[in-house]
Amino acid sequence: MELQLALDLVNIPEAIQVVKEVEEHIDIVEIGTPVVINEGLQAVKAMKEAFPNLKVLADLKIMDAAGYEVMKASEAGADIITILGAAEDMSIKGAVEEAKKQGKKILVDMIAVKDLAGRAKELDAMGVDYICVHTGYDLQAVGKNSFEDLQTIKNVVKNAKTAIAGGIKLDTLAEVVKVQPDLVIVGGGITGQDDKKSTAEKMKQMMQQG
Ligand SMILES: O=C(CO)[C@H](O)[C@H](O)COP(=O)(O)O
Repeated sequence: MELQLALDLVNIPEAIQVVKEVEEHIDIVEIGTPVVINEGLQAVKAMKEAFPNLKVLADLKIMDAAGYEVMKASEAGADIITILGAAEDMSIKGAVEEAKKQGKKILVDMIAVKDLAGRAKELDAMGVDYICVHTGYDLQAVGKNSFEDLQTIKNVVKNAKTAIAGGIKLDTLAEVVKVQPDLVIVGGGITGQDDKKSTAEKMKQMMQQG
């Protein structure tokens, strides 16, 4: 089980500083959508240059022009690129094809997908690398999470890795680990803590014991 640190509300120097603190306890560092909007793919490039041994995920949440956007993120150094599960099949297939060409991976974000099981099955058949249930900030604000959704996709996904994101904290991690996703994505649960290093360390330990 891998741990991904999501960085959403920082600039490039702040992002690099946070990763320096937790580097040894995480597997993947995510350049979040707001960071890409503010700083562009330069943020991906800077992170990969600063931490060549970490996998870098570019959270582009692609909806169209998928092959082109995967190519640009790959050129910037991203190892994993996100596309939305709600995108057209043509876009998903374009993303997978380009990622394969570039030696990169595609993570599908299932945010706002209503028929989770049905769409996860289709995406799995299209050869995506990860399928991720996700409760975004706007639904977290009204008390929602994706813990049950994780089991829903685990029941149908046969080839892709499964992932979960959205408001996961140290005190809710056990519930997530029980369902055995391949990847756990944590943003505020680490970046919002005074001691980020020890929080990441404890999370990684729980996942290893899981
Ligand atoms: O993609 C995102 C928001 O759209 C976040 O990166 C993801 O939700 C993880 O962050 P947090 O743990 O703070 O919810």
